[in-house]
Amino acid sequence: MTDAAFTDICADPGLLDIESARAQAAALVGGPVGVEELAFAELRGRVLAGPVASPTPLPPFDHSAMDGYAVADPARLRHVLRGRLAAGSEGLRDALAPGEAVRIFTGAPLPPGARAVVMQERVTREGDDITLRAALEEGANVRRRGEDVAEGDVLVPAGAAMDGRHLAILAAAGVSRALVRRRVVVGLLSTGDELTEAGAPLRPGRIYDANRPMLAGILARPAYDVVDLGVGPDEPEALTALLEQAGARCDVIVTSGATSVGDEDHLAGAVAAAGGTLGLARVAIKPGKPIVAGRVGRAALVGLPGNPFAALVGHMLIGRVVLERLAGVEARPLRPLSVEAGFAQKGPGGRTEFAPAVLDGVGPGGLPRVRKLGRGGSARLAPLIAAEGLAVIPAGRAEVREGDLIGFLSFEAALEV
Ligand SMILES: Nc1nc2c(c(=O)[nH]1)N[C@H]1C(S)=C(S)[C@@H](COP(=O)(O)OP(=O)(O)OC[C@H]3O[C@@H](n4cnc5c(N)ncnc54)[C@H](O)[C@@H]3O)O[C@H]1N2
Ligand code: MOO
Repeated sequence: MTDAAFTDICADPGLLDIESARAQAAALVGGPVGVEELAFAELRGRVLAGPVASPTPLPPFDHSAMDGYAVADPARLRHVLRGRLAAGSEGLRDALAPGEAVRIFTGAPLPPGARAVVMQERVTREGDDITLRAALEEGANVRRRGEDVAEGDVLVPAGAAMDGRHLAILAAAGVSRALVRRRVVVGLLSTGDELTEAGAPLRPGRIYDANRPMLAGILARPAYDVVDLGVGPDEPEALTALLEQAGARCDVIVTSGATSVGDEDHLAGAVAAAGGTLGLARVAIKPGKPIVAGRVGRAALVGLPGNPFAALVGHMLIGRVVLERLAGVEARPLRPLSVEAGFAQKGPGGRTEFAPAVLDGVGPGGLPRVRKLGRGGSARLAPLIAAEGLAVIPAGRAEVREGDLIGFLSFEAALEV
């Protein structure tokens, strides 16, 4: 699926298309949070504030890529053994002469004068006499100093959230400290008089809060410092006071509920009363349409819809842009995988539809096939449990037939950092 699929002009002129909403959400954030220097052991999951250049070439010295024999003359078949080098040894001081070989193991430094290594399976050895079955190419089975990374090369660029790959290259180059973005302080607030904390008894008409635990789980990452702001009531003054306090201590406040048009949906009014503004409201996505975003105090604000699946979709598509920009993460376009629909349905109208789904083999067109789970609905959580991601049905389609090209956003790709 191309990016163009996301910029479809939606039928409802009051709804923003997804790419415009993402751009507006990013624009609400002035820039990333400040920086701090951390020791290597603390870098996992943190976001680099600047590029890290290599203090050393990698590999740091020429060495053998195989267990075998290093030889001075690759064109020659017969050699006489002159020593032994294992990984970790300091190497030989005197250069090999033509006709000489050294027993060598993978990772051991190449002796001076050696021009190739032969694998031990390819030689016949009798005492100290080595005979190759065939001549070697110059440089065979030798890893050269700096062939992976030259001294001064950028090992990891700014904006990378460090996973095992980044830690491996930094460790290999002996980098012991790095400048990273400080943790983004994320305040999580649920709104609604019906909400009850997990563990407390449930009174009639009440439900347990699912959104705060969901978002806290998604944001339990080293780049974020999640602050639990609890449940805000459906009461304008109290909500205003909560937002004012949170706006002074958080980098971003993520709320859920109270975004829609009902008499009890007080978020927009409370944001205004707290001196804040909303710069984005109502996006052409299904579910998640009533999402809003803006600023309160020094914090950015993302107001997700109350229905849990709508809140999840709103976070994946829009909220995440705000959080990642604050975290200093390299901006990534939303790029669903191109897949074939393993189902048929009527089109989603003016809103791009997102539905819990799994990848299910390969379709007749040769692309992965996607199967929707459950019967949909923005309040349903059960289909998410078996889902691997979201089927993406672009706005404007009249219908979806089996085999049609649609999109798939994996949870793995859409929820990281
Ligand atoms: N007349 C209209 N009504 C609604 C519209 C509309 O356009 N016109 N939009 C609907 C859509 S779409 C959605 S989505 C919801 C969003 O509403 P709110 O963001 O105002 O959310 P609430 O009304 O507070 O709650 C909706 C629903 O979700 C439950 N909820 C809320 N928070 C939580 C939570 N933390 N954990 C679990 N469940 C939660 C809440 O009890 C409600 O059932 O509005 C539609 N209405
Ligand atoms: O946007 Mo609502 O999320 O359709 O249920």
